[in-house]
Amino acid sequence: MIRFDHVTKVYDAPDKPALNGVDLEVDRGDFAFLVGASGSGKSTFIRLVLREERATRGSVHVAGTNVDALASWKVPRLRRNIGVVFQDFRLLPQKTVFANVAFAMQVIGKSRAMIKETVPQVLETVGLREKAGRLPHELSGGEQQRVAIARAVVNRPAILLADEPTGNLDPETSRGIMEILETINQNGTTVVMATHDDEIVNRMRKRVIELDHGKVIRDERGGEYHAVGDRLVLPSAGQAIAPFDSEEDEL
Ligand SMILES: Nc1ncnc2c1ncn2[C@@H]1O[C@H](COP(=O)(O)OP(=O)(O)OP(=O)(O)O)[C@@H](O)[C@H]1O
Repeated sequence: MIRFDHVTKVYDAPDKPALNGVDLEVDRGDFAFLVGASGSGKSTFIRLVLREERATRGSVHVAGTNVDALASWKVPRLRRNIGVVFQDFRLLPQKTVFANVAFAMQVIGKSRAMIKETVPQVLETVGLREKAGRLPHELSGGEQQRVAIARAVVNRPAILLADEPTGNLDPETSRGIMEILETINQNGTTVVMATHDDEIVNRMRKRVIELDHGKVIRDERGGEYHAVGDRLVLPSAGQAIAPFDSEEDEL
């Protein structure tokens, strides 16, 4: 479903590629965690799958298509097959829960009848059917993330990419999000989730792909992840959270 052949991605420092000779295959129906320290290349992997960036060397295949060679006008079609969820939810603040999810169907030209039928179903899947009329600011963080997941899967993509989806959520809320992602996976969607959250990785026991300075240093089924003490977590909001045992670390 996703294949990286010797993929290297250089942004602007040729001596420090964001990804460095990555060979990787994620099969249809897989659930894979992408783990590693901040800056190890997780988001770059996701951006290459989405063709937000292009590989400097090597090739990225998604659902049998070489995305690096894809004409620009075909990129939207590629992205229709890929749902994406981010740490910061990215909902449209003036639109209701229903409208946020419906929007993803409107932009690809689905009929009003289809939208009316499908949106309540997908909101049911994420446990938010009763809150369809709320605005994002009237929801908790976990509920907002569930709306984002509903929006990401409403068009039944083959792949769901999640970049730190639990990064802004407490452990219990995160567990609820993981249950939803697991259900989506069990229904046939390939899920790739970038995360720093070792508690989640260790509880789920899925495939674990660990990146270090752009290289795959581990790829294990039913794997674990142990964040090392000096790892710094950099949320998208920009502030750094030092691990408890390394208060003296600096950014
Ligand atoms: N647009 C960019 N321009 C230049 N360098 C970049 C860009 N995006 C990422 N990088 C660099 O590429 C490397 C990998 O970054 P990436 O965002 O993929 O890591 P990450 O594992 O997702 O990190 P985090 O967990 O902090 O999100 C880092 O050294 C980063 O500074």
